[in-house]
Amino acid sequence: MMGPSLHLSNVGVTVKGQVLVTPLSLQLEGGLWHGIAGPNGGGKSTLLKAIAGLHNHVGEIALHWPSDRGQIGYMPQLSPFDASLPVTALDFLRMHCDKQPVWRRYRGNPNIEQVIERVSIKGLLSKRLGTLSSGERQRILLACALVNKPNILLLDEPLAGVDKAGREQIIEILCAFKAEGGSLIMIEHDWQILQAHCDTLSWIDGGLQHHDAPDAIFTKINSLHLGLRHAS
Ligand SMILES: Nc1ncnc2c1ncn2[C@@H]1O[C@H](COP(=O)(O)OP(=O)(O)OP(=O)(O)O)[C@@H](O)[C@H]1O
Repeated sequence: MMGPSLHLSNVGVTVKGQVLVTPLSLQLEGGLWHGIAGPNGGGKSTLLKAIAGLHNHVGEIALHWPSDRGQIGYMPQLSPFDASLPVTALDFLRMHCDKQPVWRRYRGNPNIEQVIERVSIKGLLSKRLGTLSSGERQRILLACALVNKPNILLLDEPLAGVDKAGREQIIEILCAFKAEGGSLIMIEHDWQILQAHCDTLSWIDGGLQHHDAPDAIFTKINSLHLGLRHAS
């Protein structure tokens, strides 16, 4: 499995006349772990959704696959599920594999068994989605992103709401995904995680402000903040 590279040219998002992401161009190499960071409301999730094909955009988004076209795994930002929804974690996972409604016709899928093992979610499968804790929800969302054996993962704050042990487990899974050749694009706020694991970092604030190694951007942002503090 080799992950694709991603080329964005003049990609921007405008909703009802409001510019959420000003057009930006970016080349992200395959098989690497690319971080996206920036202030709240800066347009990171909007950009990731555009890359995932879930948001209208201008410009061109191109995935260059090393061989045959592979799969894309998308993990959305953590949000609550309706507790009254009669859907278990297992139903939800199955929905990601089967185009048919799961209650009409479910064909066994060996990928499901593998991902349940990989993300350690066996004990959660019969629980209703709305009753899961935030850390448990994240593991189900990660399982859904992984279940179709993607070559590229698009992750919107995969560690949000997860405790220390859970974070370590998720990071381990993502490291293994990269070691197998997969490409990762991950929104994350934690500098320690970005600096320890990401090969590149894109700083998004209404558009692309910086793109470099995480350490270089950390230094730039810090000196900018110190400069602002001295100036005030
Ligand atoms: N569909 C939409 N229609 C109108 N405005 C939107 C829409 N989606 C997002 N926005 C607005 O666009 C801005 C960017 O939102 P986005 O969620 O992309 O930011 P973000 O950088 O991911 O923020 P955070 O770090 O808080 O998750 C916000 O001001 C948000 O309210």
